[in-house]
Parts: sequence; structure tokens; C-alpha cells
Amino acid sequence: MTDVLKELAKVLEQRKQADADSSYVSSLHKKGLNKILEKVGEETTETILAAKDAERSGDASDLVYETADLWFHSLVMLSHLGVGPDAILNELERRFDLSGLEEKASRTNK
Ligand SMILES: N=c1c2ncn([C@@H]3O[C@H](COP(=O)(O)OP(=O)(O)OP(=O)(O)O)[C@@H](O)[C@H]3O)c2ncn1[C@@H]1O[C@H](COP(=O)(O)O)[C@@H](O)[C@H]1O
Repeated sequence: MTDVLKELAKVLEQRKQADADSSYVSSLHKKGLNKILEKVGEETTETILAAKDAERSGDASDLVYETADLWFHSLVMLSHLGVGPDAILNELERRFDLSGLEEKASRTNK
């Protein structure tokens, strides 16, 4: 399931050197972090709106599309800052089986 993330991460890295006129990702890297964060913010809002629509209509197809846009732009943001998807997958793996309530209690009891 994660192969596509790894392959996409490689492409995003390669796009740092590519011509911005022929690549959307290169154009984002060239415009810089603020532009990338603007896109992450836009896609977050669109995902929230699509989730509300999905609840109302029972049709999650727009939500899947918007979440893919959000994940994609989040990967561009991470790549721009030199962070690969492995770091996020490792963090999720570390948290696996650790109850969110227990984790929160361990922080707030300190
Ligand atoms: N997965 C994606 C992907 N998902 C979404 N997008 C683009 O993200 C943009 C989403 O922006 P919006 O929906 O806001 O549309 P827009 O109005 O055109 O955007 P703006 O003009 O506001 O920036 C669109 O241009 C989509 O085509 C993506 N562009 C690229 N990829 C992957 O990245 C690879 C490299 O892409 P290039 O760098 O363009 O070759 C591709 O082969 C794909 O695998």
C-alpha cells in the first residue's frame, strides 16, 4: 500500500532539479515554502468541506479526491523541507497499539 508513497517521494525529490515550466511540483518548489503552505491550507479547507458533504450525501467520492490532494501537497511540503514519508510512517508505526487516551494521560500526568 505504501509503495506509491515511496515512488511519489522519489519523483518529488527529482522535481527539485527539474524545469519549473514543465512540472507542477518543480513550480511549487521554486515558489517556496509559503506557496506550498498556502496549497496545504487550501486543500485542508476543501477536505473539510468534502467531509461535510459526504456526511450529508453518503457519497465519499469528492472526499477521496480532496484527501488525495491534501496528502499530495503535504508530501510536497515534507519533501521541500527534506523529510521523506518514511519519517511519518515510522512515527505512525511507533504509535501503533498505543491508545490515544493513554498517550495523552502520560503527557498530562508529567
Ligand atoms: N499526485 C499529484 C497531484 N495531485 C494533485 N496535483 C495537482 O495539484 C494541483 C491542485 O491544485 P488545485 O486543485 O488548487 O488546482 P489549480 O487551481 O490548478 O491550482 P493553482 O493554480 O491554485 O496552484 C493541480 O494542478 C493538480 O494537477 C498533482 N500533481 C502531481 N502529482 C504527482 O506528482 C508527479 C509529478 O508532477 P509534475 O511535477 O507536475 O510532473 C505526478 O506524476 C503525479 O504522480
